[in-house]
Amino acid sequence: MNPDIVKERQNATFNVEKLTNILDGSPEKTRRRREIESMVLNDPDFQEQDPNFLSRSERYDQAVRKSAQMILKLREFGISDPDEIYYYKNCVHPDRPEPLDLHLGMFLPTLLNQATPEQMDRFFTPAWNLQIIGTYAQTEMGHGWWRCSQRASCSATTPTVLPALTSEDWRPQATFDPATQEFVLNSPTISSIKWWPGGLGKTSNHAIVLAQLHTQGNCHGLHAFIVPIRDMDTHVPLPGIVVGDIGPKFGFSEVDNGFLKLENVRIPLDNMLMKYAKVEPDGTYVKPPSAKLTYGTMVFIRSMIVGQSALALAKSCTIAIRYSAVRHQSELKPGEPEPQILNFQTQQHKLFPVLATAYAFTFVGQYMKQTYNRISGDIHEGDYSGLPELHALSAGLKAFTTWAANGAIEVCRMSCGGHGYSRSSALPDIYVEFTPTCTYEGENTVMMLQTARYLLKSYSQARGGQQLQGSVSYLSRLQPQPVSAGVPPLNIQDLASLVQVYQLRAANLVELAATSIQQELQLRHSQEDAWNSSAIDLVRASDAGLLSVPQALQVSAHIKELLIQLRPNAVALVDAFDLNDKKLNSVLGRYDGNVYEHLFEWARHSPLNASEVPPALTIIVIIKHNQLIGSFFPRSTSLSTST
Ligand SMILES: CCCCCCCC/C=C\CCCCCCCCCCCCCCCC(=O)SCCNC(=O)CCNC(=O)[C@H](O)C(C)(C)COP(=O)(O)OP(=O)(O)OC[C@H]1O[C@@H](n2cnc3c(N)ncnc32)[C@H](O)[C@@H]1OP(=O)(O)O
Ligand SMILES: Cc1cc2nc3c(=O)[nH]c(=O)nc-3n(C[C@H](O)[C@H](O)[C@H](O)COP(=O)(O)OP(=O)(O)OC[C@H]3O[C@@H](n4cnc5c(N)ncnc54)[C@H](O)[C@@H]3O)c2cc1C
Repeated sequence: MNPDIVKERQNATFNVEKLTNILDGSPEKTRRRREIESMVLNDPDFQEQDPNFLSRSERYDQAVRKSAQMILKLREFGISDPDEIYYYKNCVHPDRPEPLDLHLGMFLPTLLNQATPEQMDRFFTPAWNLQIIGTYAQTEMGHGWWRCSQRASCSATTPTVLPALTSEDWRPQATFDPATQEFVLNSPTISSIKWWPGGLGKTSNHAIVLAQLHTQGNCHGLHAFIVPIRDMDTHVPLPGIVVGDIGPKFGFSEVDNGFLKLENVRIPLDNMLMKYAKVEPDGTYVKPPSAKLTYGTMVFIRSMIVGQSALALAKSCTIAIRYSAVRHQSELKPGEPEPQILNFQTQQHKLFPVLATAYAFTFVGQYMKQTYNRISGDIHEGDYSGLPELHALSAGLKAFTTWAANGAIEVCRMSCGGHGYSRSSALPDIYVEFTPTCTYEGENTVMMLQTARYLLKSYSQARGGQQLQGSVSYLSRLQPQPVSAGVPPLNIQDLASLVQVYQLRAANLVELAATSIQQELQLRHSQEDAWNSSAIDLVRASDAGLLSVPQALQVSAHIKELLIQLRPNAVALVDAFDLNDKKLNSVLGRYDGNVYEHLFEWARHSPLNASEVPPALTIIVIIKHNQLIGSFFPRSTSLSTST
């Protein structure tokens, strides 16, 4: 054990295990988490080659092998609780998305939420047993955006005359044919090819495809269809299905994100997910109680991503803080030993706010999950009243937490200096695997605008005298104040006072956006144009002049004081996240702090070190020995004179 890190733990002033129990929810939950962890981490079937040293195809193959093992083991150990599956999965594929993610995270939940009992038997049971492997195909090459409700522009016919149609018509279509009781699915244009779905490229044999429903000459907007895409025995693509992998990406190397072009693909009537919307055998369309229910799985994953932001931060700051405790640089005072870099105030100022955010997001993630479970329970019982708040909360928190975490991971990486750039630190991987959360499940700006839409509606209800409940109740309580009204009193030591100032700031920002829309409306005469011209106000949380200069100075002094208070407990606070070394997989973030010897050992595994003279270099050796030169260049231009 590195002596610096031992000293850090000796100096801690609280019981780490107790804090771990609080983070997990209870001592029993900690025990069970560790039990699952050791099932995976000590299982030889899950041993792997370091993916850093593998090609993309090898990474995919290794991930598929481990995922298949995972399914067998989950069955063997009888693990069926979604939380436990999720945890098990995260130990099998630490930090890395994998080919079955969409099957587990979106295909199965969409069936649970939108399939009829008959469809549950036909699809969910075989999918649970992994006979059916599914994905969720919403995004197209030309559009990530869909409308959840029917629009006048949605054409009933296959587009032939361009000017009469809008972009809505150039989307995948599912047209009901009553003669055969089938839907006919088509991708009418290149841009309507499904693009991005995880596991689509090679792994899945079914896809939930989102397409425009056409029946009896009418278009009814976006609906979900279960489309078999590969033969269940041979895994060969079925007729009319053009499918494949979209190629290498920034990260997601283990995942076969794919494309799907539908060419007159016929599926039976009862392959449309019909728990809510229905099509009768004669083609009659039965409306769902809410068109927004089609988007339920996205709300589920958005809620889950909030917790993923916390985990990414916990990992990143564990690595950076442990490393900063064992790394020494630059004498502070001449002649004295070099200090741990964690003693530099600037290093603390980079890392301690990340640590605090990791804790805050952990609790926000738990709150988001509870809220999702409560409101989706109500929806299951037929009460849809909580849906707008759930949508606004999950969209806004997904965007806010992923943006914050995305920046903070980079702060952690850079705070490790050069070694943070090495893949051995794990920080580059954490970043590339996490950063698409800002984009997928709804691009963050678009999600913020959805939340803003809800806030503006709530604001106008509050101004109309309604007493609002839940997360927007502050809009009823607080009167937004113009900047000229002065600075509100603030006690920065008092959390309640801080919350009140945040609420006032939020109310002011909503008011600002509402005013901007009203002003733009006078100029532009269209609600949509006024909305777009106010979009920056809607999204950006500006400073709003809420703190006076003396208050801002007070905050700054208080932050410095807090850095000093936190310093002795920094390592213990990251230890409390209880991230097992094998799961963290970072040379810099090792629990024992023995960084340098392991950094050296890791480098020796680099494939470039497999031979002392890599084959490509033999050409240089030959050139050096002047053997080739003569055949390509006249003697007078020879490059080498040394031999
Ligand atoms: C569920 C139970 C779970 C049990 C599971 C059991 C089995 C599993 C076992 C274990 C689980 C193990 C887990 C494994 C974990 C795996 C990890 C998973 C990793 C996942 C990797 C993810 C990869 C990414 C996948 C994707 O990206 S899928 C594609 C996502 N695409 C999007 O998000 C597109 C974003 N676009 C939109 O959402 C919409 O286009 C839009 C932007 C909202 C615009 O839509 P529209 O034009 O219709 O909107 P408006 O006109 O603006 O609005 C109309 C009104 O509707 C409201 N609205 C919009 N959306 C919603 C919604 N979702 N809900 C409610 N209301 C909504 C909107 O506010 C408007 O309201 P109004 O009142 O103002 O009219
Ligand atoms: C790693 C990864 C995995 C994915 N997996 C899946 C999957 O399994 N299944 C699936 O269906 N999809 C998947 N996707 C696709 C993903 O859901 C979309 O990329 C995402 O919804 C964003 O849509 P887009 O790419 O069309 O972005 P765009 O909407 O084109 O966004 C581009 C820019 O335009 C801006 N913009 C767009 N609309 C507006 C607006 N109304 N107002 C203001 N600004 C706007 C955005 O803010 C952004 O800056 C995946 C994507 C990635 C990166």
